Amino acid sequence: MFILVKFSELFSYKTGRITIIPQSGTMDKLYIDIGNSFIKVSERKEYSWHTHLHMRNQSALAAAEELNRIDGLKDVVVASVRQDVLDVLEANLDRKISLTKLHTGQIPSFYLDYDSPGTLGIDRFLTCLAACTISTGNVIVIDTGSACTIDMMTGDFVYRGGVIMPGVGLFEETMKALLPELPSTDRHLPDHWPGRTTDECIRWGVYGSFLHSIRSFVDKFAQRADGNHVYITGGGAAYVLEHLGGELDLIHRADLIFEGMQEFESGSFIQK
Ligand SMILES: Nc1ncnc2c1ncn2[C@@H]1O[C@H](COP(=O)(O)OP(=O)(O)OP(=O)(O)O)[C@@H](O)[C@H]1O
Ligand SMILES: CC(C)(CO)[C@@H](O)C(=O)NCCC(=O)O
Ligand SMILES: [K+]
Repeated sequence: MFILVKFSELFSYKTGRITIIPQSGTMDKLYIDIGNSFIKVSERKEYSWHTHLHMRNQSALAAAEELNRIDGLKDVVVASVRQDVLDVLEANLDRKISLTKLHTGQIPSFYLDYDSPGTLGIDRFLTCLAACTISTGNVIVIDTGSACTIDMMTGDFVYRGGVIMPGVGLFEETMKALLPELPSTDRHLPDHWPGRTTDECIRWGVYGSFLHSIRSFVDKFAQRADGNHVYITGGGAAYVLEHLGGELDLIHRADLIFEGMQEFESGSFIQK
């Protein structure tokens, strides 16, 4: 029997970490998603995923130390889009914890309809793989975090590529940095067109651009193939759902990356 440790999920967006309150439970295997800005550590429960840690990438050393403190932790599976952060984690993780790294080099080339497979982000393949495993037919996956990717996988588990664009936060930050005289606004779209105040025009330009881009890329995929299931995941999913949920039939899965990691690890898509 391993000592079981569970943590609560009181995530602070400011510090980028959750308050950890150990409870009782068992935890011998954990899955880690290293995104562009955050490290997320989750555990597979019977029918769901439980997030144990959510920390900024700058805290990779602290994340490793946190993991080292977990009694009975044997296996860690990681998918990363940040080699530098993965290096810090790996260098500081106890040797007794086995680390399995998922990377695009492990994907048989049949499943990659992508002309630069050597530089494909593993997160894009994994979220598509998870969606494709859940649905029958083609899937489109919107993964919106620091970056926003919109990708397609056809029902035969072949990844077809898509779009890499800035996440909504990057749209905001670029405006602030390069057009500093403009005021900041809230994230809602005006209820009429066109904008007739500075505030409305900015809201159309910043948030309208972000949301309309997503909408039009999904439509562009739909022109290529129909009957697609459209999934949404990532830290900014709630915002997109709130604004596009009425127009697009979006399936929200917060843990798509982790579901994809587990599916990838099992390798069962390869036989399908
Ligand atoms: N409470 C929130 N308020 C505002 N924005 C949020 C909130 N939660 C998440 N976000 C948005 O999500 C982003 C973080 O996304 P995510 O949790 O997917 O991490 P990430 O490491 O940036 O992921 P990715 O690698 O997919 O870009 C933030 O940069 C922000 O744009
Ligand atoms: C696009 C991001 C940043 C999204 O997290 C990541 O998947 C990545 O670093 N990709 C590498 C470029 C590519 O996917 O072709
Ligand atoms: K993303």
